[in-house]
Amino acid sequence: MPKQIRFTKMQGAGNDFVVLDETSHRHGLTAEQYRFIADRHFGIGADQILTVRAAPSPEVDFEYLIHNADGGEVEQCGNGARCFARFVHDKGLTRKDTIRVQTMKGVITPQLMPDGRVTVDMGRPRFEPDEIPFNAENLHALKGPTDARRWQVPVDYPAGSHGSVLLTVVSMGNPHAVQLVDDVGNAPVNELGRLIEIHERFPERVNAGFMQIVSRDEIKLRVFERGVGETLACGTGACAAVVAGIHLGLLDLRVDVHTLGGRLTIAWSGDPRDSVFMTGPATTVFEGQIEIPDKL
Ligand SMILES: N[C@H](CCC[C@H](N)C(=O)O)C(=O)O
Repeated sequence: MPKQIRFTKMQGAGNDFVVLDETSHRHGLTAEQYRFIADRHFGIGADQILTVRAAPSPEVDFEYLIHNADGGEVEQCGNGARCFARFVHDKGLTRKDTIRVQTMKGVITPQLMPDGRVTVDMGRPRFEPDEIPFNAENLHALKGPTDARRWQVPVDYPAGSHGSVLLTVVSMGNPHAVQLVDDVGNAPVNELGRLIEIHERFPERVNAGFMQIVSRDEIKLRVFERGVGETLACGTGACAAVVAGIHLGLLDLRVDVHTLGGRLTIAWSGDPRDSVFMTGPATTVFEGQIEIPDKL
């Protein structure tokens, strides 16, 4: 039986989402049906689908699930967290401005700010290979000025050539591999990003970030997202890039991140025990209803 589903289309710095309200009724969607919704020709079109559910425990206000455009469920989404907060507030599902929400990999806390932007406590970053996950066996790690490590990862290019990339691997709940580039405009985001995303050293695949340092408090960033491809912005990618830059001694503790879709601001103390804070926009674009076929 096809499902008639109401949805809200949103975007945060150009990273776009379909938001589904399952606080009172669950749609029971399959990975194929999430893929259909995200499809920019046969469905609505989105980088991710965000599903809002009632709190699973008294410690939080809501739960929210994240599915990439390829239909796979993932642990974390930074731009999505801001849009989630805007959605539950504007729909009257909460009167709180600071909202605790359970995601697959922990609790995050978005806060609606008076200027219309949203600040999210994204939790602490993790660097150990098994926390990414990343198979670092027999790899050479270059030590940075702190205990920062960059890993020289061999890559085989489609044209048959071989090379290696110097990656800082960081988990924000979801996996990120960040590399420094001189000019994001010329970075091989699609060719190399695709190779890194599915690299055998990342058993859960990975988001591939390309960071250009503009100054100690400003970077440009492009991200080839796991399960999507290049997006106009990646919130957890911005967190991972700034954390990598601070960890390597290249950035100050509050950084403006210029993405293709807009500006995000990331702050971190530099202490791995401390949370990363991300601030950015969250915009509702339109509301709608769609019929989801049951056979796809
Ligand atoms: N593609 C990511 C999930 C969405 C992250 C991104 N949209 C963000 O704003 O953090 C992953 O597979 O881990």
